[in-house]
Amino acid sequence: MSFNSLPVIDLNQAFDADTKNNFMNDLRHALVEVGFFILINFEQHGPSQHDLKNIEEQAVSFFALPKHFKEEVAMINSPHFLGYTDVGKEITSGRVDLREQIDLATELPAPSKTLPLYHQVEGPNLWPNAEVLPRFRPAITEFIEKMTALSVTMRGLVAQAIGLPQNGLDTFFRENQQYKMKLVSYPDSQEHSDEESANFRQGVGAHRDNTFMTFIYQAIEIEGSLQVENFEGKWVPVTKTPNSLVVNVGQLLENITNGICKATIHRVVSPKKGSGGRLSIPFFQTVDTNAYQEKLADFSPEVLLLRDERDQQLTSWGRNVGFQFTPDLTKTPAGYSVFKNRIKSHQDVAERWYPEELREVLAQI
Ligand SMILES: O=C(O)CCC(=O)C(=O)O
Ligand SMILES: [Fe+2]
Repeated sequence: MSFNSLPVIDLNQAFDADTKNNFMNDLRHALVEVGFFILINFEQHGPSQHDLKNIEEQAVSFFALPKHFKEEVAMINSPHFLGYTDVGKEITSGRVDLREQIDLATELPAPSKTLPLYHQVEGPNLWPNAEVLPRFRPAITEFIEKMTALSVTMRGLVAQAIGLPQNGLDTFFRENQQYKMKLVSYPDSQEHSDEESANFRQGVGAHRDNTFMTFIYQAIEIEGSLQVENFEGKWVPVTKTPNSLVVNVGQLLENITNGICKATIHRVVSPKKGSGGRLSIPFFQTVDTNAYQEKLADFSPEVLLLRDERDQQLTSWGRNVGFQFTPDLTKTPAGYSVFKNRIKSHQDVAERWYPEELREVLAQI
């Protein structure tokens, strides 16, 4: 039997000696058997509810701007795949996504051109005009700082939950690496009939994230829109939980843990006609673009057994997902597959900055 709802993980429990054991068991179950969970009581270790309201306000103001202000920061102007993407420009699972978004990140200078090309997945942001949105950059900067802190706390807990020392996953991260985030607006699907909907309303198509973990703040939540595929191929809607973040395992964590943690497939179905649209703010916990894995960590036989028993139960999981470049850190550094997936998703940007690499990617998918 696969899961039919997402587990709720209460972060407070990790810091109380009476509940810590329970917390670790619940987190291990979520990482291995589901690949997704709903995180509550995170505020002392990350953004407060006030910070989240603040970021939501900035997101609403950004999307409400006249088109030309958004086009000034269009991703096509960034060799680092940062900036604004209009509805219909991104491709997932072979089809166009019905969402509008801006990709943002920890502010870093452009990497040297002498480095291997995949280093260009990091670089400076394109900031919207500060005279028009004066509080945007400070709010984003603060949000990234607080989410980074939360994600660092979580990586120590994840390590312990799967039987490693607290610092057991730290070598995959570096001090000044670039964490990523997005503001994403999913317009109401007014122009489509309900009959078309099952096939047509792709907010974002089925995919696995190319991250360590992803933390999603559903600022304007539409029930049933965010869906997770269980291991029998059934779509499970994420249920509303006040003051929560939805957290999922990405392919880098799956790879680093030799498949123990599961990078679960998910998608967003466009919000129903008349629902007013959905606003989501995912934070992507990336790893060091240079991270290699010479040798896998020594996992205990008990944890490896959990993985193997789970894998025996996978039946039609993965049927709905199109081609993605999967990381293999024993062969190529982490940034390599991230770069290729960015090219695949944002082909207009790649055409401008990396035309040769785009041809290679298109030949592989
Ligand atoms: O919009 C969301 O809540 C999730 C989006 C997502 O899965 C992604 O951008 O990777
Ligand atoms: Fe995702």
